[in-house]
Amino acid sequence: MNPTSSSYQPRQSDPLAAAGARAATLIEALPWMQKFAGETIVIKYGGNAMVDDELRRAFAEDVVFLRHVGVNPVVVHGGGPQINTMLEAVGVESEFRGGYRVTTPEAMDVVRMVLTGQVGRELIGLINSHGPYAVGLSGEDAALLRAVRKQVTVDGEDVDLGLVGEVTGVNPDAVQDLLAAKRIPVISTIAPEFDAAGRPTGEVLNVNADLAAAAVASALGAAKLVMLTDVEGLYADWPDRSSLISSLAASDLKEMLPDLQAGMIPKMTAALSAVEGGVPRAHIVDGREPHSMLLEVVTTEGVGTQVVPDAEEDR
Ligand SMILES: Nc1ncnc2c1ncn2[C@@H]1O[C@H](COP(=O)(O)OP(=O)(O)O)[C@@H](O)[C@H]1O
Ligand SMILES: CC(=O)N[C@@H](CCC(=O)OP(=O)(O)O)C(=O)O
Repeated sequence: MNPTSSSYQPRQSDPLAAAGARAATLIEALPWMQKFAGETIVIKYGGNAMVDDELRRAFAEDVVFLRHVGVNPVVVHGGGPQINTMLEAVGVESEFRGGYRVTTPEAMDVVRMVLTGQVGRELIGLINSHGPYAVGLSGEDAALLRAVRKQVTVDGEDVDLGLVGEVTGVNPDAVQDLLAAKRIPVISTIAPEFDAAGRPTGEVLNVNADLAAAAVASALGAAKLVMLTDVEGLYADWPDRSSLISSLAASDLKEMLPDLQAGMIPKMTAALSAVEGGVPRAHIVDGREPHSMLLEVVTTEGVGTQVVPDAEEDR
């Protein structure tokens, strides 16, 4: 199926034109609702896109809307700025290298507490103000995530990130159980560590939420990964605002990756790995715009930047 925009055009002279235009907005969504009914969509909600109450409420409405039109939304959330605030409050220093937080054992305690105990709980509360939908999961629950220590090289130098993980496995059983029960899983990205022999070490690791969302989306066979952030999408020539990319193929993104900076490194690596992992579309959308996520899923034009498999650059 290839949904196109609705052919319904209200006559402007008609006294009912205004009502017709409103109906056209709804009807535009119809083919997209049909396309995604019964499909899983993984939504990565970044900490920078949670900055005010109105945005958080709009996000919760969008997620519940999708659930009510038959989509299976799965929320994977970050919380970088919220972790920063708590680290400052308790006087623990942390820095980012190559887009990842260098995570000491003290910082790890804060990361786990803030993501699972604070940010996740707030999102669950907002979603559940509409009904009994959201259930929180950490990557630790039901062995959802497995990780090994992440290795990174920044400017040619190996950097020790401490307790930072790279997801090596996803057991989506618990998520699927929740989806079968029509619940909305809300996942925080803490992952148990496994050693080279595949045994749990007993430690938990801090995993970048974009990369965790991509791994979850691939494991679930999601139809889309949508990542909400604090920028309109990917800029070819950051920060030149005229260089926003609306669509790019996986191989073009691969070429761009070495030149990306800071938070865009894990985000675009995640988009690429989702598409390479079988997810047909990965999107970066501006979470500062209320309802940007819903507009991306149920309108024809879409918003932000999409990454598609090679030789498939039309939506
Ligand atoms: N090429 C680029 N295009 C868009 N944003 C970029 C680019 N390079 C760096 N950035 C920065 O990356 C930020 C998004 O990453 P990050 O702050 O980690 O997001 P989040 O917290 O939502 O995961 C943007 O706010 C922008 O400052
Ligand atoms: C290893 C690493 O950097 N982990 C991230 C996890 C949270 C996250 O990814 O949050 P955003 O999506 O809001 O950026 C961190 O500690 O900030």
